[in-house]
Amino acid sequence: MTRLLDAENLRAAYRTPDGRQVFAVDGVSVHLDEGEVLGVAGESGCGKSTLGAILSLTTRPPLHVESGTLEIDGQRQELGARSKIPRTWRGSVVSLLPQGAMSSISPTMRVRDLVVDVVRAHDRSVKPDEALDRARDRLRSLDLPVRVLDSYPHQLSGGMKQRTVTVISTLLNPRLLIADEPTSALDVSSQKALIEMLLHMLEQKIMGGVVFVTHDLPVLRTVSDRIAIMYAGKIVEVGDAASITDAPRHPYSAALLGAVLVPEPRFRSMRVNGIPGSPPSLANPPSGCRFHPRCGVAYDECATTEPPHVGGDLRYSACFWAAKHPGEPVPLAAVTA
Ligand SMILES: Nc1ncnc2c1ncn2[C@@H]1O[C@H](COP(=O)(O)OP(=O)(O)OP(=O)(O)O)[C@@H](O)[C@H]1O
Repeated sequence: MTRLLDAENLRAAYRTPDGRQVFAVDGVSVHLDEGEVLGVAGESGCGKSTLGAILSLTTRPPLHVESGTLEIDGQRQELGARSKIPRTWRGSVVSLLPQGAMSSISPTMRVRDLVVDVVRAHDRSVKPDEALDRARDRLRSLDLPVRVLDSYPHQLSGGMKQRTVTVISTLLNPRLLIADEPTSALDVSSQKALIEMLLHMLEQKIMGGVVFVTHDLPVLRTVSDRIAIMYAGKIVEVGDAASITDAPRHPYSAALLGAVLVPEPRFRSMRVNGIPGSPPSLANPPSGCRFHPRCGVAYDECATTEPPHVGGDLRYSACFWAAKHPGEPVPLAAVTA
């Protein structure tokens, strides 16, 4: 497998009007191989969209990236206040497929105007007709109707709007696509159509890899090769989709999956009605492991010490319990605290 993305130690904070810093992504590393979809899951407010903004180089105040590195195809960029990211990276190396297609297309522009704007924003030498030819070819290759180019956004269905935004976000063949809740506003058949289209685009090598952010675990299980589970600004577990959903090695992953998914064989005998307690405020997160106040198998050290990463870059659990129980999935006691 060829490595596409190594993002290391990402840290970003929202600066609040009263001068505080809320670290919504705190020491997060993300790795992706060529051709992979990495799903990012977690409860609302855990920092998923913030991570997507950092990876797609679309952060803006009050969010500030404090530190981290982004390496794509071996090209490395330091992130932070003094970083100088080449303009060509946005859109052509990394691209964002934003949340809610409705809001990302201006109602007064036709789709064709947007296509021309997006392509020429990255390369002024491309003539409008060339940009439109490129869009027509892409639409045809994905079996989408070319007439969408002449439409206004309100004339398209929600599903077609989101597929169109996806085509526009990837016209420059980005190496990495960050898809932030792309299916959340869609009905089930439009979700399926969008996911099939994304996977087809990946096969066609229109993009090199996808980071797919959503709170929707059933969708994530369908689309992802690997899944990262986020909690309170940190990734607590990463692994291939089947091992995360069938044999989680972090108590939070198990609780989240048990609460949301149709129970897997291990969980079939029980139904977890939500996770006890509520996520912490990121303005003042708990010490040690941030999940320890809600965890059913926490040790004393979990309250005081940052948990170790047990495993390698592509499959690990940040957990003292996992360190003491090599290879074991977490017990049901962990999710019934
Ligand atoms: N403008 C802001 N000022 C201060 N804190 C913020 C701001 N925007 C977001 N946050 C904080 O950052 C945290 C992460 O937000 P983010 O939107 O990345 O979470 P998320 O997991 O994507 O949630 P959701 O699924 O609801 O979109 C939130 O807990 C919130 O407290």
